[in-house]
Amino acid sequence: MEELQASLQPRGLTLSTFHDKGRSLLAARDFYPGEVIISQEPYLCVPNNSLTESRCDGCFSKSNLKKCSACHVVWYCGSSCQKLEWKLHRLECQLLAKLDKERRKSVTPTIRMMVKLYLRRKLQNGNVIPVTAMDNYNFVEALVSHMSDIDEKQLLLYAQMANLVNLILQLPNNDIKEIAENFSKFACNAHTICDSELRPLGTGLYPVISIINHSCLPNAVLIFEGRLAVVRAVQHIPKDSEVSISYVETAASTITRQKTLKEQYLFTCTCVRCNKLGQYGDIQESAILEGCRCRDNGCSGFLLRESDEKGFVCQQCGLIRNKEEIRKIASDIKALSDKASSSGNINAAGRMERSFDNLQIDDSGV
Ligand SMILES: C[S@@+](CC[C@H](N)C(=O)[O-])C[C@H]1O[C@@H](n2cnc3c(N)ncnc32)[C@H](O)[C@@H]1O
Repeated sequence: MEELQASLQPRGLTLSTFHDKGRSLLAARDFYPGEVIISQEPYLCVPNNSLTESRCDGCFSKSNLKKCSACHVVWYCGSSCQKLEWKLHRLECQLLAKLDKERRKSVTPTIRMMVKLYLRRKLQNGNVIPVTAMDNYNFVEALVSHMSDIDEKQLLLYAQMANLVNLILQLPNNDIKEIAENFSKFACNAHTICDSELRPLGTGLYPVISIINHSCLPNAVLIFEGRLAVVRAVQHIPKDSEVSISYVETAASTITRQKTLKEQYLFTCTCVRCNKLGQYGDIQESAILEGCRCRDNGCSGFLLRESDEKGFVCQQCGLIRNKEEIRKIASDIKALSDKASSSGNINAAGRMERSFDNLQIDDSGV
């Protein structure tokens, strides 16, 4: 980690550890809105290919694709992307080519990520791919896995996936437990690589970017320029303060954000927004973001999802509506709004507005 500290210093950054969050990235100087704080190429990445959609392994483009003629799994848009990936794919290709057709179908993007992780480690150990302060397997080893917090069902799934990876890699000393733990690391550290319109293209592991902790009121944002992950300040970050990004959709209610963070990242957020849970301002904000209007007997309150998800409760009169009821109203509204958007008739639009009103509920967030 000393090597990483040394390479972060000229960028105006430093590492620290907090008892409640683990490793954290701190600003060692002031950063200003729009400024790049840190950027990193992926340690590894794969496109989110499926049976119905394929992308180039190098640039994630969907055009001019040709399948690798040896392994029949990986696609490239041209020779420059193929060359870029060749050192790693040469090894991967030999392994994938040995699989029968049925087995190849089970090589999902997540399985490929893990296979590539071990192959990259092998190539870095053999100095075929250079090891640098920002690009080395030690950072993967240092990632949090939360192995002791995940449930049995998830552990079993990771063990099954680890078995498949082991079968593909054919390495005699590979440890199923270690591979399963690495799947758990992927779950709370890997990033979805998106295009400029936030459409998901692939998944990447950026072990230095992964040091950045979450806040529901973040001072920085993670964006992608191709495969390059770039963290930019969205507000003034004074020297010595922690750099934070949001792991989840910030335009969601506190209950929804906390649920997602707990399920995927296994922690309870205690940021300034989450600390206001249940307070008047938090209820108002959640109502705007996800609430449905109650309007029962003229009530002007908002229905919000209960934390146990049994139903929706009006924050003013206490009325409970079950999920199915809300879902039905939401689908009626969607049908009406689809009809409205295809109608150019002002009278019909007026009738539709009254129908919306009769449904007495706002469908946002259902
Ligand atoms: C991508 S890692 C961030 C770096 C991590 N702190 C470390 O030591 O490697 C995500 C994990 O960090 C911790 N974490 C991130 N943000 C947190 C927060 N706001 N509060 C508590 N724990 C947090 C959780 O354990 C989470 O699963």
